[in-house]
Amino acid sequence: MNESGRRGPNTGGNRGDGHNSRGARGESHRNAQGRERNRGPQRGFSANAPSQRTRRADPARLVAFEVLRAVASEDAYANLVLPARIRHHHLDKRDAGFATELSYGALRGQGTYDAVLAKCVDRPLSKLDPAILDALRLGAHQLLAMRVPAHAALDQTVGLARAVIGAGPSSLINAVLRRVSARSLPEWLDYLLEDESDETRIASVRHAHPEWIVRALRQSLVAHGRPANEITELLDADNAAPVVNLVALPGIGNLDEAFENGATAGELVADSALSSGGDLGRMSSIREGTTRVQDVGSQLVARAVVGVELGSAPGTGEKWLDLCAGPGGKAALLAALARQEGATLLANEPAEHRAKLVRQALGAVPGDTWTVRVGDGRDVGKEQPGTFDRVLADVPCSGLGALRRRPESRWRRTPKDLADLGPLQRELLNSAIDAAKPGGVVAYVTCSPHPAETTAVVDDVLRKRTDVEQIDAGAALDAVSLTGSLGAGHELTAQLWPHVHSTDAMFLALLRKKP
Ligand SMILES: C[S@@+](CC[C@H](N)C(=O)[O-])C[C@H]1O[C@@H](n2cnc3c(N)ncnc32)[C@H](O)[C@@H]1O
Repeated sequence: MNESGRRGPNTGGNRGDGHNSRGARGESHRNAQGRERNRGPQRGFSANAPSQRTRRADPARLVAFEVLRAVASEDAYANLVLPARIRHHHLDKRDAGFATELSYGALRGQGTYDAVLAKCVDRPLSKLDPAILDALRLGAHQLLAMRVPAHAALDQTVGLARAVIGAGPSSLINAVLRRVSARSLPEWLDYLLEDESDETRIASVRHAHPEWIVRALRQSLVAHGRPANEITELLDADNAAPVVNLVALPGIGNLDEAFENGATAGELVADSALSSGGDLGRMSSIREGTTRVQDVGSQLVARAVVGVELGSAPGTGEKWLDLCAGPGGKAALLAALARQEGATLLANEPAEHRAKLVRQALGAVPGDTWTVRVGDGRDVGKEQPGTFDRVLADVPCSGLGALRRRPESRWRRTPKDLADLGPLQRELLNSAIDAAKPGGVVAYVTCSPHPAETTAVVDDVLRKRTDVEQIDAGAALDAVSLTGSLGAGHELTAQLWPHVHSTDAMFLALLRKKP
């Protein structure tokens, strides 16, 4: 019998009897979305003591745990570790979906879950073994945000802890997660915030973002002409799993295979599609690189640089430069467009391992169209002044506009990152302008909306130079979009938003070098 006096769903079943999430015949208990089927009352628990319950780790939960451990102890990126762990443990599609939802959700929601856990643990969370804390976060996400029955979340998390951390902590984990399960997430939030009046703190706990990022994003909305009260929608958009966007390289690939596999046509930009999910590697067009995964915001800004009218005579063989090219997403699209336009592309990247990724990304485009330079972008302006018709400076930035894609990054970033990157961003923009031909166009791009890395950089550089003028980036984006009215422009710059455009929050400024 469980705590509520009903027969616990695990008695006599596979849960809690030492087996993992697969049944006796090895069948998964997850549905097609990778969610665990509800096999009993939501708040029922196993009657067994922790020591008598599941001893083996469910492979999907083990993968999620390994991802959280690698992120916390090795500074790893979840989006790189997760696929490797899924392959290592041979997870099927359903278990892979469950492991993805569990690891990404626990990482994104960490701030909220830690606030809940702090009320359920009798010591500061910083005093817990980090592995125990990660197991608790996984348990909290299952209990509060996934449709996993409470008994399964509890048994399986305790089983995971027994298998990978040791028998000792299982009682603690069991007791803490029982306390967590006493309230739903809305009830926890009401309880945690009942005496709180500070709006930033409330948004931080409710939407699982550090307070400084809530403030930074609110400031960013206002700086780009949007109302501050959109912050809630923006934070929510950061917490939603983004749809995977595809691009067929113009003149090289097509989307036929993607559509055959359930993708739907993109509505904002040509040659794009929204993937239906699943293993994209099964498509030959993806394996060959003629169709690529790329955020629609990135597609739009790359096309906007190409769309600017320069008045060059047709067939004059324009020279294009991608100053910060790694890992090569925009370079691949630019190179395909360059080939169509009779132009050539120099893709620059200082990090050798990232330059290799650029070469791979460019692999589907004939090699007479592009060259990769491995070096500091700050030197290109000095070494090749006045050379390029179109220059993209997609500079290193805080990534505050792509938080939805990198579940751990919001907890890793600090305000210092903004300050540290500022000088490099200014030097790269100056180098880009130096490298541009008179009459040429320079695009300054970030995947951050923060004014310190967007408008402040452009304004500072423009203030000190007399050889460039700003042109209307919002109009340039509209001109290459399928809708013709993205509404991204504000005072000559343009800012895309996850909650408005379903893209990363890409910033674009366009500068024309005076003839
Ligand atoms: C935002 S990413 C570029 C993304 C790329 N354009 C794409 O679409 O895939 C910034 C890149 O700038 C590179 N970078 C860092 N320092 C640089 C420098 N001094 N000069 C040029 N690139 C630099 C980083 O290694 C990183 O690959």
